[in-house]
Amino acid sequence: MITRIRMPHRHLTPPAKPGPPREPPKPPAGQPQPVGGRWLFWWILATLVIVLLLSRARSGPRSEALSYSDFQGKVGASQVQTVDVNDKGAVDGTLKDGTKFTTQIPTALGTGAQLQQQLTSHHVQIKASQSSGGGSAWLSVVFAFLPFLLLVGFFVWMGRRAAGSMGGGLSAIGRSRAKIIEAERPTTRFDDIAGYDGVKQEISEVVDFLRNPGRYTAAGAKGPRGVVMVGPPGTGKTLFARAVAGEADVPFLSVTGSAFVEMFVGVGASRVRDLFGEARKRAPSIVFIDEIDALGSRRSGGPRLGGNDEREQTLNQLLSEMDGFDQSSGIVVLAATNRPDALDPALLRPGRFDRQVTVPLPNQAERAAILTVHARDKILDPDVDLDAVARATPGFSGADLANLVNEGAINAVRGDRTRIERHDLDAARDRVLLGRRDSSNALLPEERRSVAVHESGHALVAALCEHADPVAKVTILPAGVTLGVTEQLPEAERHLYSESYMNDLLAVRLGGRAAELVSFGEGSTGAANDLAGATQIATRMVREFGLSRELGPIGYASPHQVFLGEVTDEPGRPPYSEQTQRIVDEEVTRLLRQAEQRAISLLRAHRPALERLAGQLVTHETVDGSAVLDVLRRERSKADGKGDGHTVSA
Ligand SMILES: Nc1ncnc2c1ncn2[C@@H]1O[C@H](COP(=O)(O)OP(=O)(O)OP(=O)(O)O)[C@@H](O)[C@H]1O
Ligand SMILES: [Zn+2]
Repeated sequence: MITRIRMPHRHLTPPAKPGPPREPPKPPAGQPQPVGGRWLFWWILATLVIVLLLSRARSGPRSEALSYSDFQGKVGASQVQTVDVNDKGAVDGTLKDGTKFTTQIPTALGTGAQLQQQLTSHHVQIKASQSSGGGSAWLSVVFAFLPFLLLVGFFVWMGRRAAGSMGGGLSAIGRSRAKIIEAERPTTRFDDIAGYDGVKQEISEVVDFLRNPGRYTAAGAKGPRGVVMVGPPGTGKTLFARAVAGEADVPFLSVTGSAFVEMFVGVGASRVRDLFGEARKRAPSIVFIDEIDALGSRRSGGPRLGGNDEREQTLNQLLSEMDGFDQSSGIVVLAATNRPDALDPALLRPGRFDRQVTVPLPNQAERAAILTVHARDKILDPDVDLDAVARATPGFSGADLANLVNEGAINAVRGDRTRIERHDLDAARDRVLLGRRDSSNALLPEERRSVAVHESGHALVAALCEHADPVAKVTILPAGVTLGVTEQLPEAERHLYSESYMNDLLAVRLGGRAAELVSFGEGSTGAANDLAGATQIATRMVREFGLSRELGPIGYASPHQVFLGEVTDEPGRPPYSEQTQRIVDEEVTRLLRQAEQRAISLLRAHRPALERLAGQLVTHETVDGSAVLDVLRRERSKADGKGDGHTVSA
């Protein structure tokens, strides 16, 4: 493989392509419209207006606060027009020049009678009123509660938003309790799932239990409560859950783990409660929680939005719901994850998700079966060989295979056909495998030549190494970050690799760079990925597999726990001395140098074949494995003067 990298001096400022005008995402039809944004806006606006009006009403026009002595002075000077005195002695008044004023009569001094006399003698109009009467009391209550109202409004809004993010038929929960959740009754059956007989058998116990929970209670047996299905994405875990519900003919309530994890403490827990409330109403039933790791991950998971409190509360609620099942109720919780290592151990305790079912990537026979299932309703050309497709798709998940058949059908439609032909599936496979071809990133002519030489190097070394997997295809069509790919396919699926296989693997990996060295006298940045891969293989050979003379039969667990393709860093010191580390480093270097040397000498010895194959790639862009063998055969027949044409080992 050869990959592109971006050096800082190129594409300093990538031209910003104006994307297609984005339409605002439309809410899916049938689902209640998330009215969040506008709702909040009006709420805030209305509140602000009310606050403004109230504060004006309260303070009224500007008025001057006078001391009692000043007030008396003004009365004495006949400047006061009216006073409004309440029973607590608070005075609102008007001066003759129209100015409003307030003051407080010191009632404690018993000034009432004297003041009244003074006022009447100066012809001041007197009014009396009740203190903090109706209107203003109401106002203060409103004022006291305003912040609270605002908050309530905000929470209601968040709640609506959150409810909107919940999946499927459950979107009703949390939005309005009056709205009844539509529990699904899937029609999926085990027959719709190809292969995986082992998984079907393991999980059929759940079906059995759901069909007849009473039988278990009668025998005093505890039925299954929780089953967690573990496997890479797209392997049909959701499909299995639906099939269990379909086979047992019970309602299916499904939700995604991440829908429980919200910003506010308590929201998730109440959703769990609602979910199980619904499940109990419909029991026997199945609750399916996809991506359970989102809510059930180890509590040491580090802080995240909203803190860990929320997730912990949600998780605890889930645990207590599961603990609280009445055995006869007949609710089974199925969960799916592709990161079982991340699950909180509390989830896996007896009585909870105490059963784990592994749903691996399909093997070759299963791939063929899955392809057949998805080709059921399509017309295939007689020369389509699904077994061959299955052989050419190692590492494909069920979802990938379903996608492949569909892409094939789309290709047929493009060709104005209803019948899917072999090349439709080939093209579909390349698309699924390599992503969409990227024609806008066309290579410069000299780059094409480099890529062609590089890939020819991989291909020839692979063809020349006895233990390497045969070459299926070589291409210099760029796709994503890869500029070219040499693809090898094992004759049969391997489960065990010999030392010679590993060494050949290294030579093939380094063959691309070796070809650059042989052909141009220098390497390039394109080999970075190859080098990293080769180094990783060599390191594992030395550290884990005991495949080095110097270190001997010692195996250390991988410092990276590679699980289902996900690499998690495990901090800490390596479990061996610096001395050992030095030997590991030396041995890794030795293996790599040795492999590179082998690749270089192979390619030097077959220089004409290298140039010819590279030339073919430049013209045809893609050649298949037989073309590689042809090139070698022709080279040999030229050298010998006769072609034996069958074996091409060096
Ligand atoms: N064994 C199978 N037989 C037939 N179809 C399959 C099989 N496995 C997967 N598929 C197809 O792949 C699709 C996706 O599978 P599904 O969504 O169940 O995978 P998943 O494991 O739940 O994925 P994720 O982990 O991404 O949620 C299915 O709808 C089905 O079309
Ligand atoms: Zn390469």
